[in-house]
Amino acid sequence: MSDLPGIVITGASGRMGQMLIRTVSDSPRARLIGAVERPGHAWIGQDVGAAMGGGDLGVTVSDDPLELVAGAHAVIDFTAPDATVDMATLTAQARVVHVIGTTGFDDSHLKKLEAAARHAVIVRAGNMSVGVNLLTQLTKKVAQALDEDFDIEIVEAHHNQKVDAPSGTALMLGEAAADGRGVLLDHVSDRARDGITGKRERGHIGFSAIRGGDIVGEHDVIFAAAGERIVLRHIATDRAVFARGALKAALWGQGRKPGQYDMIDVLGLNDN
Ligand SMILES: NC(=O)c1ccc[n+]([C@@H]2O[C@H](COP(=O)([O-])OP(=O)(O)OC[C@H]3O[C@@H](n4cnc5c(N)ncnc54)[C@H](O)[C@@H]3O)[C@@H](O)[C@H]2O)c1
Ligand SMILES: O=C(O)C1=N[C@H](C(=O)O)CCC1
Repeated sequence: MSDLPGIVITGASGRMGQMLIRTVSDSPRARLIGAVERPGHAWIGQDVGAAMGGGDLGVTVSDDPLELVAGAHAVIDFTAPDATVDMATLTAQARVVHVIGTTGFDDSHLKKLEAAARHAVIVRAGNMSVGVNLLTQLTKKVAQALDEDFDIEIVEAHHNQKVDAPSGTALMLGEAAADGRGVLLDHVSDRARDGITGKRERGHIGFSAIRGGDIVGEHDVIFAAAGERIVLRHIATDRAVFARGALKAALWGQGRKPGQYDMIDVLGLNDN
């Protein structure tokens, strides 16, 4: 039996789940020990590699995470908010690192994750790519440097299967911009515009979402003033960037104190 950290992937058949199965099973630094899907899913009972259309990986897809989690070093979870909160109860009981890429949480979900993080290491980020996490730091710096003569607008584009808006990444970028300005995002966020909206409010941060085709994930942070405009942009063309970040987080989390961490911690990008 190898000493490499054992990783369970939940949401195994999903767009990110399949990318994570490939990333972990190809990695020389970790081993895939479990694959979880929701009860009733067609993949339950099949080898996950075969279900993905390739060779067997020696891991059977299960709808019963309890035993798998107990034997794991980390769970990587890109599923849905309710499923992630349920999983957090198990990872907290088992004291297992829980890497959360899921987006679309409401306040009650976030409170439950906070409670779970008293016992488990949780690494959660709306975007696990190096590029976006660097972009959040740049966004904060630019927002710090400019005054409210510059209107901040965040535009995001994703594939037509995405169920939440604004994207987790857009919210991270919004938080970074608000932080740079020394305000709370909740106090200045404009999430929707339709009809006679009135003029744009000075100091607000606006969000717009595009959904279409197979767009992996694109984000612009626009600082628009009279006569000039700065645009900070990230374009993801391959979900592998998210999966590589998630595996890095799972390995980084080993042996850490329980608590909530993000990819800024994992990547060492903290500037204060
Ligand atoms: N943080 C990041 O870097 C990042 C990157 C990409 C996607 N995401 C987020 O990850 C999530 C998943 O995205 P996706 O495109 O892979 O979606 P998807 O719909 O393709 O996959 C989600 C999978 O979760 C499974 N699932 C649902 N409930 C479950 C349960 N109780 N137990 C086990 N599995 C369950 C579904 O059956 C599905 O296979 C979304 O919230 C998305 O926004 C985050
Ligand atoms: O495909 C998705 O869904 C993505 N979700 C994350 C988000 O909400 O920002 C990251 C990009 C892809």
